[in-house]
Amino acid sequence: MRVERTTEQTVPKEETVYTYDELKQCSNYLLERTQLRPKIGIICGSGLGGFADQLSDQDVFPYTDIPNFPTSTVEGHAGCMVIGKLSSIPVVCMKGRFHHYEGYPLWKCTMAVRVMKLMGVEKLLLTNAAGGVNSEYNIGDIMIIKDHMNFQGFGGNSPLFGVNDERFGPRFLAMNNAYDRDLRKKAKAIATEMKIENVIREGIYVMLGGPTYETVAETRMLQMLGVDAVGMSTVQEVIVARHCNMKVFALSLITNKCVTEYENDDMANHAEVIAVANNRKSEMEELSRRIVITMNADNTN
Ligand SMILES: O=P(O)(O)O[C@@H]1C[C@H](O)[C@@H](CO)O1
Ligand code: HPA
Repeated sequence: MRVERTTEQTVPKEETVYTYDELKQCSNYLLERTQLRPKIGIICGSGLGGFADQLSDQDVFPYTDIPNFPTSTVEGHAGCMVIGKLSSIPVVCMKGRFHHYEGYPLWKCTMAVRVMKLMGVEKLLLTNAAGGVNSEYNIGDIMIIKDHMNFQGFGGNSPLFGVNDERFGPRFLAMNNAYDRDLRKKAKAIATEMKIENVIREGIYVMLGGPTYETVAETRMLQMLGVDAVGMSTVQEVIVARHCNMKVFALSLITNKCVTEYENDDMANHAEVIAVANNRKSEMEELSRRIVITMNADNTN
């Protein structure tokens, strides 16, 4: 039996990674309750879940109803799986993701990626809210993620820890071209068509554990390392998606500029993150919609 962490309750010591059969139970639950067979999955970042509301012919599944599912506890992450059509294309959309800082181990944060794979998903679009580390970035910029730095991995933590199940993917995994080169190129062309190229960036994302935002010293270190944006998600989901051979594309919305001066009293806060996400909603949603159409037209794997 799986028990979620609450303030009164701790995760039992014997808790182990999900088995193939447990994840299959989740995918069967969803497939038995929808007529749609999505090949594209979407994970929405903080305040960006409104994208799911654009889907037609929706079947909505609260995480609390799906067997073995964790729950979303963060504001701006509604906590349901929405299966529907986006411009006639069947998609499955996580309206709310799981973060490590909520108390979930990385393998648990990423379980829905494997559930999507078992449903037949081949391509994954992810969005997140992130802080701008690159001093040239502005609030409201949209960064196409070119690559990431896996700080959890450096620290000896990975969603792929434990016995490897070859039905999902290989024990050892190459991570170059994790963020598909061709999709990134096409996304830039789409942004130009949309006339939003002035807010489009392409850069390096790093996920820190959170829930604290960065200190001045940490931001300066990230700048020295060549990081462009910092957040608290996405990297582990991308690792699991690549492990099961999904094609990946990801966008960071820059919701705040990370502070690099000790005299600067600007305080990062989640209300601002959600507000900026709300202001950039229409550009993020339209760009994402067009990328889904491009993903759908692409038959290579
Ligand atoms: O789920 P994402 O990565 O979009 O959420 C970011 C990181 C934290 O969860 C939160 C901080 O404001 O927003
Ligand atoms: N740091 C980490 N995560 C974030 C930030 C940030 O500045 N903004 C939104 N998510």
